[in-house]
Amino acid sequence: MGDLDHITSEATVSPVARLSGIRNCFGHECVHEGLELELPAGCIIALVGGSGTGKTVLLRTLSMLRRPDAGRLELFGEDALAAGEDAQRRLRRRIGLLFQGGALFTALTVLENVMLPLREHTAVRGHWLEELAMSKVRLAGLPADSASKYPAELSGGMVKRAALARALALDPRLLILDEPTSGLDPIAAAGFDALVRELTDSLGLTVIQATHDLDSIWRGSDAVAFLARKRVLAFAPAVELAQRDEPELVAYFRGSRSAEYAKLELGRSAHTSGRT
Ligand SMILES: Nc1ncnc2c1ncn2[C@@H]1O[C@H](COP(=O)(O)OP(=O)(O)OP(=O)(O)O)[C@@H](O)[C@H]1O
Repeated sequence: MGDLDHITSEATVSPVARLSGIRNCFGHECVHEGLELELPAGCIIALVGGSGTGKTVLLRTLSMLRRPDAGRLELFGEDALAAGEDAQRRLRRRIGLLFQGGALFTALTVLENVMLPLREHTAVRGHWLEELAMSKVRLAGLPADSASKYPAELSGGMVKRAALARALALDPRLLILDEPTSGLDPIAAAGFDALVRELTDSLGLTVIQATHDLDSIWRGSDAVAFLARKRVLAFAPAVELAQRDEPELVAYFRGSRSAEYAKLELGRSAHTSGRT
């Protein structure tokens, strides 16, 4: 897991995304109001908050699937909301998406699913198309023979990896994941977290993932963006948020199950700082 120095020093250089003054409303109900968030390059950010606090809506805003009612979205240094159609398409290509429900096409094999965005957004064709898609299947840690299988023939963990392979098809710089480990058993979930970490480090990705998974929050992320009161109430590593006094953070990080993680991780960081 990275430390905050790493995060803040990267953040001051070049955030991959910056949301400022974001408002998202449905009718008279606003989910976000004056929301601010920066995604430091090379980090895995856990997007956390109670049910209905607007994690999915925020990820949709970040991926330009939803235009906010107010505010500014900067992606890779560009004003994404003011950009023309071509520029927006170019920005979208740099974002890999894995939304809840995976949305793999069930009538297509894994390889065909991964080839789809390549066919749609690149000029690669024929045998190179297959080769390129196959490299993404391997990158997602799937065995070669899974490429010819249909989603229904795969385990839950493999379906997530197949969806990840498709999200990686266009070599994104930013990976947006909505509850990627939900429905997985703890071992498959830990394997998925480890894969995301490996890809982040080796490909220089930046990742934001909405999650309720305590392992992902505590062990699989560099920092947590905590949603409450219609905004990002706090942004820091989980171990720091667990020591803060805002009632929402206390409830979330010192609640019964999370308290176990807090005890372990606080003990671990005290041990580490005692050694240095
Ligand atoms: N298309 C929509 N029309 C109306 N309301 C919506 C729409 N999309 C989201 N909302 C509302 O916005 C709020 C936030 O929804 P969102 O799905 O982002 O929450 P979440 O934090 O991801 O929740 P969960 O953890 O349960 O997945 C909810 O009250 C939801 O009903």
